[in-house]
Amino acid sequence: MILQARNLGWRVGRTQIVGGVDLAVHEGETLGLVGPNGSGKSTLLRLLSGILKPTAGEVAVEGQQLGALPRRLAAQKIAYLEQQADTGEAITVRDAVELGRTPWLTPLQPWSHEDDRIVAEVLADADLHGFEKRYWATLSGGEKQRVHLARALAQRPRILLLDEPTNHLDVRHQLSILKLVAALPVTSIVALHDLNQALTCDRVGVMAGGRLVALGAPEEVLDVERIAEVFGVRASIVVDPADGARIFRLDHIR
Ligand SMILES: Nc1ncnc2c1ncn2[C@@H]1O[C@H](COP(=O)(O)OP(=O)(O)OP(=O)(O)O)[C@@H](O)[C@H]1O
Repeated sequence: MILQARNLGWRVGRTQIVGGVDLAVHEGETLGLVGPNGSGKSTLLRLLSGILKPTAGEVAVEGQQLGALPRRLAAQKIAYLEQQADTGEAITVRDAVELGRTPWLTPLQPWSHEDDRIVAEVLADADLHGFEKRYWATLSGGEKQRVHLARALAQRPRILLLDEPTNHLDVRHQLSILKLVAALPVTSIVALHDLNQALTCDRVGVMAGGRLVALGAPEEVLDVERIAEVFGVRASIVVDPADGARIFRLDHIR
């Protein structure tokens, strides 16, 4: 297991925000995390990233306790893309993406051609060609989102934690980014609101009330009864006759 959470929890005062999460993530898989607003997806990702210290349980990365890893080493292993990350700094797109290389640089191993190559590659992956010299503050929401993704990819992590990476993106970029993440030789956990996007993941975890209430193959976990129970909506499954793909149609429960 590349990432493992045992009885993971986080509380503020007496309020339990996330509790009792047991999760074993397989190397190379793309795990989708779905759940209603406030169900604890972001908090769980923050706990798995090490940004938030658990108040119960533990996280292990490649068998090592995350809390005991030096920050630099943790940042070489895990990249975390926050939901509404922003920066007030007057930096360019290229500066922002280059920051992703920070965990790998030392006085003995300064910036090299290899770092230039990686930055060029991730700028292309995130479809940011021609944006390198633009200032962050001048970008649209979707362009900023793609810069954040490029920065996370430049980190060349073993594990990529993405909090709603598609929420500002147009349809083409939503599709290309999810496809890119699935094709990368990296383990990814992706919080998503679109249940049809979740269907394309290797496995899906469902959060409700701070608990991981289901985990497994998308078609097993996202069944009509669970969607009604967790999201309070009626789902019907439509099959595309062209290729047999399943698509959710969602409506209010009357
Ligand atoms: N520092 C905090 N103090 C108090 N409550 C908090 C704190 N951080 C998070 N919460 C609460 O914990 C719950 C879970 O929040 P979280 O952001 O993890 O949910 P989420 O599933 O990511 O939601 P969304 O889909 O809206 O992004 C929410 O009700 C939120 O208000």
